[in-house]
Amino acid sequence: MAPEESAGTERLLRSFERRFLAARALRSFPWQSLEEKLRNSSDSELLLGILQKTLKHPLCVKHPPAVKYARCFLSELIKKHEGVHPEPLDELYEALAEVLTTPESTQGHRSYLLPSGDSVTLSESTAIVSHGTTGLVTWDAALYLAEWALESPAAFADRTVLELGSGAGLTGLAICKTCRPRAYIFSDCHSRVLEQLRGNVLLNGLSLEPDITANSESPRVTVAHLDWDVVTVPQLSAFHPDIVIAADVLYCPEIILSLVGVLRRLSACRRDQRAPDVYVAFTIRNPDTCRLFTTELGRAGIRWEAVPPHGRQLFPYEEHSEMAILQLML
Ligand SMILES: C[S@@+](CC[C@H](N)C(=O)[O-])C[C@H]1O[C@@H](n2cnc3c(N)ncnc32)[C@H](O)[C@@H]1O
Repeated sequence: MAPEESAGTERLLRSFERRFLAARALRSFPWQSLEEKLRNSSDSELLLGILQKTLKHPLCVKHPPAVKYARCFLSELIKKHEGVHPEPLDELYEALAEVLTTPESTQGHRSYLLPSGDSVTLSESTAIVSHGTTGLVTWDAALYLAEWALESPAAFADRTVLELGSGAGLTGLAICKTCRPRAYIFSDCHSRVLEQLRGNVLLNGLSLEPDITANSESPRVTVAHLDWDVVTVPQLSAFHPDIVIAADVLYCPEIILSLVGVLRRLSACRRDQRAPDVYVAFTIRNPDTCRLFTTELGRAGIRWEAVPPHGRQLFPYEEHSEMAILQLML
């Protein structure tokens, strides 16, 4: 195979791997490039390679995605193969048979590969809204914020991080695994979200405080019940946060008012005269919602500036969705 062609195949395999492990929508996969490559080859090496990078990937074998997702993916792969080659490929049908005998569940895993070679795996709900909360799945702004954090480890190294509205926990787990914080406090207000969050912390090999067997190299990790509407200044101060982060917490006017309320109280949590640094990441779905946030920040006397977009997309989120991070000066 010519070097250029081989690099193209490598890129295609990587793209399938990253998207499948993160259980991204099937329409986002590079199916057209796959079809072109299948048309130009007579053997099954490429499809077997894709099988190895997806369903037979060690991360997927250990922590599989939702059964329905795996079934739809395999059906699509079989369709693409049979659109070009008349002979069925046994390995694809064997994999499908295995998936068809697995019972369905309302939870599935998503895994993300980190540049360090490590990975983050989350157990998540299969529905984007369930039990009355949006916090049981990972939102794209969490991935965007994690990417920025991985490029800015000094902002977290040896510091205490408080995350508001942690949801499934992706951002914090990526930070704990790569940026060496001293302590990391995941927080949320919803009991199901907190239960899933604790499970995801343990799934990733981190210990929850208090655990006397905890590895002293790892950050001290806590999962806290923290409701922005009721938490007080003394309760916030007790976390001793050096840095506060949040992703995708600006999706409706009520939540914006609650968030600005907690930020206002956080500005009273000073250590050595210094309030914590704050970074809020969000997807720009509706410019009016973003305007409401900056207007409310102005009313609370909180200055802000946009963080410049970071260089490299590491995670497979929607490339066309517009995302931003604001740094707030409390
Ligand atoms: C859209 S989810 C984002 C989850 C995660 N940060 C992400 O980006 O994947 C919003 C999160 O904010 C939490 N939340 C909403 N209102 C809250 C409040 N008043 N106090 C604390 N958490 C809240 C929800 O429970 C949910 O987990």
